[in-house]
Amino acid sequence: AVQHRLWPEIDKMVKQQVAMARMGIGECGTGWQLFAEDGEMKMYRREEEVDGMVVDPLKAVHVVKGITGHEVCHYFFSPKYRYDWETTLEHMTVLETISDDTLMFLQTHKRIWPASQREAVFWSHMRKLPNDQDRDGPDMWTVVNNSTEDPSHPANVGKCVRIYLTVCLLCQTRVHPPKDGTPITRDNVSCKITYCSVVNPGGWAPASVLRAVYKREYPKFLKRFTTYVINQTKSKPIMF
Ligand SMILES: CCCc1ccc(-c2ccc(S(=O)(=O)CCO)cc2)cc1[C@H]1C[C@H]1c1ccccn1
Repeated sequence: AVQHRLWPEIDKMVKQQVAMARMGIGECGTGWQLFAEDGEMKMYRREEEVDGMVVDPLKAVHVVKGITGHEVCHYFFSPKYRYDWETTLEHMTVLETISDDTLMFLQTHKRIWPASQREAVFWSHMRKLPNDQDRDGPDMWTVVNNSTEDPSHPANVGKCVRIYLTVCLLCQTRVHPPKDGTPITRDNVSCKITYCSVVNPGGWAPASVLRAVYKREYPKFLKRFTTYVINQTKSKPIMF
């Protein structure tokens, strides 16, 4: 099949983002602050500014029982579920179906007073990764979202300020087979989730407002999303 024009960028970005997501917080360089904790979920951020704008990188690690990495990535990637769990979303359009595991999105997010409303244009790619550490261990799954230009949707033409985001959701399934050799149930699976994101707000917004919004929104977002996946999958066969 003919390669899509974005494929080289997507492949490079996915490999780069997964390598970074797999590094522990300690290896990721200094300056990570733990700013939210809720049970197994730990959320870290680094305070960084570009041209006076807050672009604080975020890294969250979470372990969720009863779901697999494939299921987490499936519900994160598929547009048909997004309005169910993404509370800050105002509108979402699939601009292009690049392949069955790669889409291009236009999203507008609810306005955060006093900043102006934001929108994002990004490609989203879902991929199963070989578990190169433990060959017979379960595979890893990832979704990477990365802002891109779309000639038919130029930035900052309408009322929305265009943000620039790079997001990596990396999931590692863990299976604890029952001792008595009975079939594996959801009680025997869990998923280690690493969520990394860098959002450049695109236009000026007060640092104090942005940091307060990130502090409030990211823990809520990850908690709500993982709870959504648990509820969507509990009565369905396990998707490995
Ligand atoms: C000024 C920037 C406002 C703002 C715009 C957008 C986003 C955002 C976009 C995409 C994704 S995602 O993980 O790719 C899931 C698909 O939607 C997460 C977050 C975050 C913020 C900031 C407000 C923060 C926030 C954090 C988490 C969830 C929602 N909002």
